[in-house]
Amino acid sequence: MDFVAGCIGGAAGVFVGHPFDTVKVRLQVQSIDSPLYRGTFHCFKTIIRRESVFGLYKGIGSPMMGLTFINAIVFGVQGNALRMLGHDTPANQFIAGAAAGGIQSIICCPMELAKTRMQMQGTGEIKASPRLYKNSFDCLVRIYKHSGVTGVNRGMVTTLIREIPGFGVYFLVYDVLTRSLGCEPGDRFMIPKLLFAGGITGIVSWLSTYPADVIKSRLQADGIGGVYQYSSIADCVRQSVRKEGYGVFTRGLTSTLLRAFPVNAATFATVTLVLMYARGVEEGPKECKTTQADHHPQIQQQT
Ligand SMILES: NC(=[NH2+])NCCC[C@H](N)C(=O)O
Repeated sequence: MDFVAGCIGGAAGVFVGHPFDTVKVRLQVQSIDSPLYRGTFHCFKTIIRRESVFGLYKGIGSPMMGLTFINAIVFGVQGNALRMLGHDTPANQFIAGAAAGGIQSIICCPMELAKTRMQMQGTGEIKASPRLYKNSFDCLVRIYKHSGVTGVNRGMVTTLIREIPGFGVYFLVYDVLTRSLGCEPGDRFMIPKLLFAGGITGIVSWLSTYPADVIKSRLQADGIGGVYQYSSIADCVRQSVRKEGYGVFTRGLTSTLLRAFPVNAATFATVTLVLMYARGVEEGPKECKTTQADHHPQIQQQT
C-alpha cells in the first residue's frame, strides 16, 4: 500500500508544483548577458503571457510518469532500510533516507534531463516554432540515439550530490518535526500538522543541497542542439562563479521554496490519507505503532 500511496502522493505533488519548477529552471539556466526574466514573479507572468498557462506545464510528462516509481522507491526503500538498520534513531533516519535518495537517482536523473530540456524548449517564443523534441519520451530517445547511455545519464553525479544528502535531510527533518509536533493517532489536528511538517521538510531539504541543483540544471540544459558550453562539473562551477559570483547558487531559489512547501505538504498529506483509507478498509482500527515504517504519515484509528 506504501507503493500506491507514494504514487498518488507523488502525482498530487507534481501537479501542484510543476509551474514553480519550470520557473526555477528558466531562472537557473537563462543567460546573464541577456536575461529574459527579472525575477520569480516576472518569470511567471512572462511565461503565461508569451506561452500561456500551459507554458508552465512544459515537461510535466516525465515527472508525472517518473514520480510514480520515484515515490514508490523513496518510501519503500527508506522504510525497508530503516527496518534493516534495526533502530529508529535520527542517524538511521538520515542513512535510510540517503539510501533512498541514491537509489531513486537512477530514475530521477534521466527523468529530470528530459524535463529540463522540455522546459527550456520554446523559451519566450510567442508562437510555437518547430521543436527539437516532440515530448519527454522523444527527448530521451533522441539523446540516447545521439549519445547513448552516457548521454541519458548526463547530470548523474550532481543528481547524486543533491539527492543523497537531500533525502537524508528530508526524512530526518520530517521525523523530528512529526515527533515534536506530537502527530499522534486520533489527534484532530493531525492532518494540518502533517501538512506543515511536510511543507517545512521540503523547504529544509531543498535548501540543504540547492547549489548542486543549480549546477545539475545547467549541465542538463547544456548541449541542446549539440552545442556544449561546459566540459565538466568543475568547469560549470568555475564559469558560473566567474561570470555571476557566488549568488549564482541562489538562482531560482525563491520559486523552488514556493514550490517545496505545497508539493511536499501535498505529498505527505496524500500519502497519509491514502494509507488511512487503506488501513481503515483493510485492517480496521490499529494500535499506534512505534516503528518508523509506521511512523510515516499514517493515521491509526483509536480502538
Ligand atoms: N533536495 C531534495 N531532493 N529533496 C527531496 C524532495 C523531494 C520531493 N519529491 C520534491 O520534489 O520536493
